[in-house]
Amino acid sequence: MFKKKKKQRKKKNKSNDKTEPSKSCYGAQQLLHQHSNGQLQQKQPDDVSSKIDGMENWLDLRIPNPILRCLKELGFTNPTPIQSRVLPSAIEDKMDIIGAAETGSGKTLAFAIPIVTHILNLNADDDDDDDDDDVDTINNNNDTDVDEESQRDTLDVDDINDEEDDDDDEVLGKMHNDDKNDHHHPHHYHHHHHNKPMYALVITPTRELAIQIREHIDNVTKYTDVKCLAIVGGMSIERQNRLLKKFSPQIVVATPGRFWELVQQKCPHLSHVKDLRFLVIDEADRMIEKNHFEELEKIMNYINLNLCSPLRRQNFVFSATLTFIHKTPYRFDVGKKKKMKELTLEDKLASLQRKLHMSSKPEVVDLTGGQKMTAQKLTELKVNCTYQEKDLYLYYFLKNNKGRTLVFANSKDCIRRLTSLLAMLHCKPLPLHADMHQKQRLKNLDRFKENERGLLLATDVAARGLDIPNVKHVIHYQVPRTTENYVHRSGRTARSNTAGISLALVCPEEVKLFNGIQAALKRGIIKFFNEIMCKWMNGLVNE
Ligand SMILES: Nc1ncnc2c1ncn2[C@@H]1O[C@H](COP(=O)(O)OP(=O)(O)OP(=O)(O)O)[C@@H](O)[C@H]1O
Repeated sequence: MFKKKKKQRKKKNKSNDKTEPSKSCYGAQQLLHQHSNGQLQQKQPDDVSSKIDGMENWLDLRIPNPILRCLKELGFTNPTPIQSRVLPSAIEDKMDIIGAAETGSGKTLAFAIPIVTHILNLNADDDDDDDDDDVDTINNNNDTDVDEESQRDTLDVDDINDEEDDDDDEVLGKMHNDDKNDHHHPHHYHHHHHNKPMYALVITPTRELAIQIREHIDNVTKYTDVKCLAIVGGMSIERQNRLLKKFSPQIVVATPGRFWELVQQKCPHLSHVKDLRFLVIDEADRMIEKNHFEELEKIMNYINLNLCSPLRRQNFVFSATLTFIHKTPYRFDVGKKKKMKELTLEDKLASLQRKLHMSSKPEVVDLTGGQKMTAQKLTELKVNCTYQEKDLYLYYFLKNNKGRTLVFANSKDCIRRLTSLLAMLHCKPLPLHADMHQKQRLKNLDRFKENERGLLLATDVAARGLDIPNVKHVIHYQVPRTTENYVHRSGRTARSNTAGISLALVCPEEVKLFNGIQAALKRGIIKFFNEIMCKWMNGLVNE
């Protein structure tokens, strides 16, 4: 009885911890626990990131060693600028973050590292609580609590003889191999096996992006027991429900529609969402646009049913175009008429905060330098041509530029037509659009990643966030409808400080739209490319 009260007091204290900046980002308990597993030599929180050779540049960011070890293996010896700016406020001060930085600049780990750090901390506290619980159990065998109930669920599910294809699960999360992995990682950080609550939710606009973020998070949790699962539409909801029950992932990365469906089905693990500690809205400017926002709003209202929820939740809101202000008809204010009024940055951020029910004053980290949101090493080109000539220019470009290429168009029909055409021309195109089966979408993306000369033809479903190494060229077969889409499409190349080319094919009907994009970006970026094309075409004619 006494122990129970102590536990309640502890929980109450924890519920307020969001408002109090944490001095120790990685609790002493955690360090002691690791030490007892022979993993860390040091016990002082101040030494948290001091003992891994070559990782000195992360030293002041107070990152736990299990994460640092992963970063070292990834070859990430320096934090990127957005990471350097976000991590101290997010880890040390537990502040809400609104982050904007160019495409491909490492925003994913800027939220993933703080979240995993805090969860390690919470787990260490929980283990402390569990030690108390063990005593409780010995003293009072009739004391059935919620944890036990969910433990029973897990056992039931474990007993199911699962004969379905495991590949789907692999895409959503690695934890179904958890037991095997434990044996293979000598440094794996062990906890007692029991259900953990869902502490973090990452919401993204597309399924592929959710899966990719899950992979990036897995990359930094390898030596911890923090589990992450992707929950996306287009794949079996029953299996996702079962995986959630079975593995109780502490981090869930989800597309809003499927997440809401599972909440409505009363998936037990997702009931934790009302006690959520960390919420990430990735590609936030897209997420609060019409269509997406309707589902996001339902999720937000549900989360906030628990009035304490906004208080103890740390929010992360990211995009390359988040702080971008321009004068075109503005799609930001959902449900209202399009208006030409130019918002200030403050207006935009205030609206965002309101929509996302962010409680505290966030730290705004804007590294987009006013206007340039695309990567520094991106070369932007355009060709003026008729609509009919686009196929010719596209084919020319593909024949003369061998690297991995991503072609964007505005409609699925256009992608279908281009796929047939380029297949006939032996260019081996891989389509990607929303009408395709999810399995095929993922397969095509994988094939594209594997082939240095791969050619992906996609709608804007692939415009945001996808981190495919070494995409040399992005071609806008049609001019995108918004400046943001231009920035995100172009951002699929020239990532992580590499060089890349973005080429726009602009027909007379699109000139106005394209000029609008150039004006909004406030740069005379686009060099003419026609001359080279003309030479080549003359060459063709003369051959
Ligand atoms: N500290 C680091 N050092 C080197 N590479 C890093 C570092 N952090 C992240 N990366 C790598 O940089 C690439 C781009 O990162 P990420 O996908 O997070 O970009 P992003 O800013 O979210 O881009 P976008 O705006 O297009 O979504 C990834 O391959 C990631 O693994």
